Amino acid sequence: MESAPSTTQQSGGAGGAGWGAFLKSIASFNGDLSTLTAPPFILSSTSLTEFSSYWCEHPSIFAAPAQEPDAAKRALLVLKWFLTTLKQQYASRSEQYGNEKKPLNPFLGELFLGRWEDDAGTTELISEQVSHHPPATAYNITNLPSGVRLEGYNAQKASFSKTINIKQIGHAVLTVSAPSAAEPDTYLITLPSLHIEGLIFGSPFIELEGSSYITSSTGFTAKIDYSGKGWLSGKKNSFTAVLYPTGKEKDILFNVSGQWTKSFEIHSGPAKHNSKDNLVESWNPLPLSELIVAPLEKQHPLESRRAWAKVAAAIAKGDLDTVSTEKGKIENAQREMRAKEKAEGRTWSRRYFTAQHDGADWVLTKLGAAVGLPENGDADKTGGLWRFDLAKADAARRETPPSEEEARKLASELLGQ
Ligand SMILES: CC(C)CCC[C@@H](C)[C@H]1CC[C@H]2[C@@H]3CC=C4C[C@@H](O)CC[C@]4(C)[C@H]3CC[C@]12C
Repeated sequence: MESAPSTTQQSGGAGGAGWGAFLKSIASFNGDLSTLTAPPFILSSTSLTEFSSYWCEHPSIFAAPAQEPDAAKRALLVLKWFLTTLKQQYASRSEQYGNEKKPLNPFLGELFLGRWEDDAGTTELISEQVSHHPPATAYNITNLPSGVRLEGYNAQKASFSKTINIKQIGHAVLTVSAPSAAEPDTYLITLPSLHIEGLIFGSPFIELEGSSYITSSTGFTAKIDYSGKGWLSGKKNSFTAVLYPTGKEKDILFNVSGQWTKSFEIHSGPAKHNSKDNLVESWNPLPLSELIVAPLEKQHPLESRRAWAKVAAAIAKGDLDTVSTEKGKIENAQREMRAKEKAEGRTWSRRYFTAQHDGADWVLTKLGAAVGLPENGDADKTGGLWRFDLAKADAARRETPPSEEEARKLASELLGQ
């Protein structure tokens, strides 16, 4: 007989049995997060390809740097935008559901497409699973009126020591064309490490740790230091950030401090001078702009929500048998597809992104060293150094959407549906 730990807090209400077993499986796991079998309340029906949208839930803040004539202030606006994305990226699931969840593990070629329509005009999102072993997601986000564009890719490397620790592999590149600047600015952005807290209480949530950087072609670098409860400030989700001319870390132009889930303050100069007088801005979270996603029947068969619809419905019902059969169909069809490709000597062609050859990426060659990124973009750990391919995107845009008949064929061949 199972004796469910009655003290375990259950945020999804799916019963207490299984959490202890889950903790045991974590303690001995091999680093591949997708192999963890989690209890129902921890299962999310959202795939990791959707997470790319967290980069832009305030399109007007994303686009703002394009309006700023001064290069140092532009770098500050980029830092501000980056900081405002953290709450969505790392705390939105636990705020919404009461605990972090285990997202769906995307299949190769999975797409998540959408756009925002608001004060900032139209902003387009393209997200694609560009690698399955190791799992890596690439994205491109463009604000059409300003031309501000973010592209990047990421993978995770997990390890277990006291809890689940995750190092993010990959980076993002932001391009900003300011009217006053001779050429567009390029910002190279690294991603913070994180770990899971609250595991033993059955209510996992994310804390960020270590440092991440943003360095620019205009000669500025921002360093962000993350800390949690029990560290310097004592509060969870804390950070301090400084912006300085690249290479002159002591020459602080601006400093930012606060909590990435709540509010933060930007001051000019180093933190020791902080007062009302050098306060530049106080940030408090703003309402989000809602991403518009096509209705399921209008989506391409490889679009995330359409492809996972049956799995998502089964998760919502708590019907784990159906979850596993429906997941299994996708996994088997994908395995067969890979075997077929191998036999025919071809590889899956990514719809929007192309892997670059070693040393071929000028952003990493020029800016990588300042933030500790290798010239190959860690391609060995992300299945390639992925860059948005405009020609492919144009071709995808011109393509006529598959007919009902073709869509059914694709779903059957690629997803086993
Ligand atoms: C909830 C626990 C018990 C299970 C572990 C789930 C793991 C797979 C989840 C929990 C939190 C998740 C991370 C949350 C936020 C981001 C930021 C996004 O830009 C890239 C993916 C990334 C980095 C996620 C990767 C997968 C992740 C690490």
